Amino acid sequence: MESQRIVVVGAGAMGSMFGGRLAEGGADVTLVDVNRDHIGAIQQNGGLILTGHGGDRHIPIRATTDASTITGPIGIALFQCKAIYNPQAAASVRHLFDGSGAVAVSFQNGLGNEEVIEGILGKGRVVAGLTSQSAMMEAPGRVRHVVDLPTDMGEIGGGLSDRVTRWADFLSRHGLSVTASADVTRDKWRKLLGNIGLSAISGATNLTAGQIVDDPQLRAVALRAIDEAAAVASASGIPINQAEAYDIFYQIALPPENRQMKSSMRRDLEAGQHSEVQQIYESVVGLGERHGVPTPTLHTLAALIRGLEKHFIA
Ligand SMILES: NC(=O)C1=CN([C@@H]2O[C@H](COP(=O)(O)OP(=O)(O)OC[C@H]3O[C@@H](n4cnc5c(N)ncnc54)[C@H](OP(=O)(O)O)[C@@H]3O)[C@@H](O)[C@H]2O)C=CC1
Ligand SMILES: CC(C)(CO)C(=O)C(=O)O
Repeated sequence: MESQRIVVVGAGAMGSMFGGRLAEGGADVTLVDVNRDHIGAIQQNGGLILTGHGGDRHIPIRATTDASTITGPIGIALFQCKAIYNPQAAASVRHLFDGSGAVAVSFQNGLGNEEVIEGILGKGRVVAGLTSQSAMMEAPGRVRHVVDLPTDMGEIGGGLSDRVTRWADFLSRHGLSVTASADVTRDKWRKLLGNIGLSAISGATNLTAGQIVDDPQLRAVALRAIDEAAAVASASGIPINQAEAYDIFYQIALPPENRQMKSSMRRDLEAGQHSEVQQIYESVVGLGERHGVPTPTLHTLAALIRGLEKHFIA
């Protein structure tokens, strides 16, 4: 590993939580985020306030709104902005990749994120990731770690590479438990099924994961959406049977901390922000069309979120 310096690109809820835990674990971390209030509060407070899992604490950490002020070498960039901002975010840190061995990893939800980042940083620069952790912003400079669940990273083409094994080990030794996955595409689909079941229904109804699971009609819609997405995954060469698919959904929805959570898609809408409906739903609808798999429920959920975006975004 040439450099062990970490840059977190997009340091909102998840990026701050990841970066904060790594800084707390002794890693050299810089947060970069365009949100001036949040970064300003971290700078003013001399660090990030992390609450929730692990207890409330103050973590000294470097943070900037201007990625161009970060100089190399860096070892890894964790992409944690919302996926729709990946083009600008990747362009802002591209100078850190020119002529270096740095690697980028996206732990974002949905499909297609690595390809977009790779299109800007260059082929072979990006590894894929996923996380079942959850976090939310409480206030500028203050982030809540809601629940501690697994995080994985792996090569886009599959197999275990040295760089993935070394980074998963490094991150894990510095406070962020990450598993090196030999089949990250399959793992990403598994996480996606959890989002497919919860994100849009919570987004449209303003209900929590627990309320959705407890409501027979909403649970039925969630499971139908998951069935359709699992059929698309299988048609794309990633067989996921119904029992496995439902199991993933319940593993994400049922931990007591997550039962209380609304989806980040709901929080995006309320914040007047574009959601990740393209990465989480429309990408699967598109793949379904390509493989001749009907996805009426996914299509309907995506259309509802698009309608809500029109309502919420000025
Ligand atoms: N929150 C959660 O529990 C989970 C989230 N995820 C995934 O993690 C990712 C991040 O989600 P989350 O942390 O909730 O999102 P947040 O909106 O809390 O944080 C994203 C941050 O990125 C900033 N940003 C936007 N554009 C750029 C840019 N060009 N450069 C740098 N920063 C930028 C945003 O600023 P601004 O606010 O000004 O737009 C915001 O502060 C998403 O892909 C989500 O799907 C995965 C699992 C769980
Ligand atoms: C925690 C979970 C699974 C809820 O949908 C999520 O990934 C999100 O909110 O984006």
